[in-house]
Formats: sequence, C-alpha cells, structure tokens
Amino acid sequence: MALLLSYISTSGDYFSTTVFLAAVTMSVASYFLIPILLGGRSENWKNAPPGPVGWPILGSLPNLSNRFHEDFFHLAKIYGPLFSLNLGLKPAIVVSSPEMAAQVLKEKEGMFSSRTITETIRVISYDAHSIIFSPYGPRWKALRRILITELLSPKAFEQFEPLRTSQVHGVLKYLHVLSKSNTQVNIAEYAFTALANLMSNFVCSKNLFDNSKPEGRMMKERFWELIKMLGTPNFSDLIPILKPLDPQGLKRKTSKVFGQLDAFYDKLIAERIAENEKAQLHDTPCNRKRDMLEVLLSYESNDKEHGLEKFSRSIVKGMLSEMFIAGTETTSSTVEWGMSEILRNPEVHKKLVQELDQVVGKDRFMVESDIPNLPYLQAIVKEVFRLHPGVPLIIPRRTNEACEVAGYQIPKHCIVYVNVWGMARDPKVWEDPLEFKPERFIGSKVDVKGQDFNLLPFGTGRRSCVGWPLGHRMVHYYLAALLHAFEWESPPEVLNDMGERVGLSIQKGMSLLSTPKARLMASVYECYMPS
Ligand code: HEM
Repeated sequence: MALLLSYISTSGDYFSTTVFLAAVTMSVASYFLIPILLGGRSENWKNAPPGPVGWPILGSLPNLSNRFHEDFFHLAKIYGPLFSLNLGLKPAIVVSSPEMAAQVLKEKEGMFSSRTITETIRVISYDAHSIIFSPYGPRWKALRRILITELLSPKAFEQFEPLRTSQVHGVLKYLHVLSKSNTQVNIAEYAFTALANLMSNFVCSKNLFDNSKPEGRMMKERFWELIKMLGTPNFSDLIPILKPLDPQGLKRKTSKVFGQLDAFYDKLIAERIAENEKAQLHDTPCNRKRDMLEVLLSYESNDKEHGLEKFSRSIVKGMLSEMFIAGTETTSSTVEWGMSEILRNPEVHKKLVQELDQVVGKDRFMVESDIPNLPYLQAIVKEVFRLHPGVPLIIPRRTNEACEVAGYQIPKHCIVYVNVWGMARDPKVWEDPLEFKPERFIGSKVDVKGQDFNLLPFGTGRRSCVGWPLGHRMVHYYLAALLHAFEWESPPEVLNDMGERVGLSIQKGMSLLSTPKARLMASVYECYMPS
C-alpha cells in the first residue's frame, strides 16, 4: 500500500485518488474474474521475459512513477536487458542493451514496426492518421515516401540551407542587440522560435513566428503541455474499462490545448486552398509553392483499396501537427542540454571556442559548411545526444504479431520500450557513463545515424526519425553559432541543476538562462541582412 500511495502522490494533478482507490479495491476483490470481463488478457503470458510480479489488474503501475525511463533503468539492473511487465492490463517489454535493441529493432524489425497508440495520441494525430503514429502499412508508407523523396531529400535539404542560415543569423543579430543591455535570455526559447519558423517554411513557405513577440513562447509552452500529457501514463489506456471515465482528465486536457492548434491548422489549409483557387482563376499555376501543404493537398494515387486516392483533411492536419511538434521541441531541447553541458564544463567550452576561432575566425558568423571542419564540435554533439536523448524511450513501438525474442515469447500488440536514456547511463555500455566527455568520440566511428545500437537518439530502421538530418544539422549549427558569436554567463544554480521535465520527450527542468556578451568584431553583427 505504501507503494500505491507514493504512486498517487507522484501522479500529481492528473490523477484522481478516488478513482484510483476504487480501481484498487475492485481489483483485489475480483482478482480472477475482472481481467476477463474487462477485455484484458484472458490467458497467462507464457514464457515471458523475466520481470516484476505486478498487482492484479494494475500490474506494475503502483510501483512506477511517471518517469518510466528512470524506473525501467533501475528495473533492468534486477531483471536484465529484456524484461517484461504488465502496465494495467497491457503487456509490455523493456529493452535496455545494445544487443537486445539490435535483435528487436533490426533482426525482428518487421514484428516491431508499429506504434503504441494512446488516448492522448489519438487527439493530436487525428486518430493515428498521420506518419508518426500510423500503423505500419500503406498509409504510413505513402506519407514516409513523400517526406523522404520530396521534402527531406538531400536536394530539398540543400535548397533550404539559405533559410536555415537566415534563421540562425537572425537570432545572433537579435541576441547582439540584447547583449548591449546585459539582458538574460532563455536559450531554448530562441532556438525554438527559429526552428518553428524553419518548420513553418517547410510546411507553408511562411515565417509564422517572431522572436520579439510572445507568440513563439506561447506556442512552445503549448507544445510542451501536449508533450507532457502524451508522456503521462494514462489509466484509460491501460485499464480499458476506465476509458469512458478519463479518470486523470488527460484526454479532456489534451483536447482543450490541441483545439487551438487544430484551428490554426484549419486556417493554414483554408488560406492555401483560397490562394490556389485565386491562382487558378488568374491562370498562374507556376507561382504555386512546392511545400508540404502543396504536396499533400495535390496528392493523387490509384490506391482505392486503402482509401488513399487523395489525402483526407485529417491526414493533412495530422502531418502539420506532427511536423510542428516533432520538428521543434526535440531539437530546441537538445540545444539547451548541449549549451548547459558545455557551459558547465569549462575545459570543453575552451577547446570548442579555440576550434571555432581557428576554423571560422572572428570576422564572420559561422555557416553550415564549417561543420565538417569542426571535429570537436561533432564529438560534443554526439555526447549531448548520448546523455540527453530527446526521446528517452524512443517513441514506444508495438508488436504487429506474436513473436520470439532471445527465446522468450512476446505477445501480439505488446508495448515495446527501448530505453536509450538508460543505455547511456549503463557502465556495461559506456565507460564513466555519467561524465560529459566528448573525447570518447574522438577517433571513434560510433555515430547517431541508427547503425550503432549503443547510440540511438533518432531510433533506427524503417520507423527511425525521418527528420534526423534536419535535427542533427540544427543542433550542430546552433551550438556552434551561439558559442562562436558570444560569451555566456549563467547563474551557477541554473547550470548546476540538470534535473529533467518529463513527457514523451525530456526537457531541462530549470530553463537555461544566460547573458550573452559579443565576442566578434562589431561589424559582423551589423552587416547581417535577413534574406
Ligand atoms: C534532435 C531532434 C530529434 C530527435 C532527438 C528525434 C527523435 C526521434 C525518435 C527517437 C523517433 C522514433 C524513432 C524510432 O521509432 O525508431 C522519431 C521519429 C520521428 N521524427 Fe524525429 N527527432 C528529432 C527531430 C525531428 C525533426 C526535425 C522532424 C521533422 C522534420 C522529425 C520528425 C519525425 C517523424 C515524422 C518521426 C516518425 C517516423 C516514422 O514513424 O516513420 N524529428 N524522432
């Protein structure tokens, strides 16, 4: 009971104690009968990987906090690199070693290529109609193909280079103005606004956010609220009979926050349709933009069988939603973690600045083409992705079919967590795992691109992060540009507090506030012209 009560207290606002205790009483009273009546597992999970013995109906939920990645890290020390547990009535497995990750995500990839869908995910993905949460199948394939061939192809990526440069240089210029009045800035907010503009250009060829206005900050907070709710364990998902009650109110809260974003997506689509109609009327089709909205709205195929002749409004809005959420928050949070680690480690900071001064000099801003000449920066970024993977449990997968892994049976529709956060902290995987030591990557071929199973911040295989080239590039570019153009002073309590805020992704708990001081020739900041 002590464990149950501690779970109640860690569940915070989202949890209704009364409903929880009612569920416990009901579960103890009806140990055998209720799981069958409630549509849960009616047969025992035979030959399951080792794991904790759970409570009736609640499974291991009372023993967990809402920081699953930490709990799973500790449980892996007891039960090993592949363990099983029941989350409410749902079976789950947790993968915690590179070898086991290779088995699940590579050797048995076909079995593990769908996602676990929750009630809150249904809200933000228009009932799992978009790319991140679509089950593995024709719709997912069509959407992924479009992103890879049309919008995130190497050619398109290079075409967007001037835009990325203009966004980053715009931020540097604005920070220079603030530096004159010794103003403290929130680094993640600036990175977020620039990324949100990159995404809005990618989606609809417009800058929708402005650094000097509060909308960017509001949007960031709204996305974070959603990400937090998406990552909060929800009893409605795990004990199906509770679904209509929404006992933690998570679905209601998500719908409320998401409602404003939904209206924003509707407006973007309506504007584009009106622009296209006008262009058609004036017979000027060549002015049409080839951005994500255009590609999705003009999509046509012969695939009647799967209802994919055209993309429905839900699919188009789902794609907008996922691009904005996936493309902004993860990258800006990684920049914040990176800046924090560098500023806390003066030796690392000094070596990086020396490298930047040598390669870039002090009479211009850094540009993307400098990155290949900055090996220490590259090692730093790998170390940031190792210790602070944006999505600590990747985005939970789900088995398509029952299968066998390492001699154990894994049931159909099992929740699959791969604890990349835990692997980064495991001394069996990394020497001195908790130390921020970029030197470990100097002369090493280990990279974040999904081939090395000890370093998987972007996941791997067919469901790996489709936006990784953009996220990867922007983390390098931002960190180097900010540290090349400014010295930074942060209150020690802000730098020393490396606690996490947890959702589907993780953020630094205490925002990194820092005061920039210009370190380049004044003319460099003056001559920037927005493109
Ligand atoms: C530092 C930045 C980023 C990190 C750490 C990150 C991380 C991840 C992870 C762990 C996954 C799941 C991979 C798996 O299941 O194997 C994922 C999927 C995905 N990411 Fe990212 N991501 C980042 C940036 C981006 C950006 C910039 C975009 C958009 C342009 C994006 C779009 C997506 C999409 C669409 C998926 C789903 C792919 C699918 O299911 O087929 N991500 N990301």
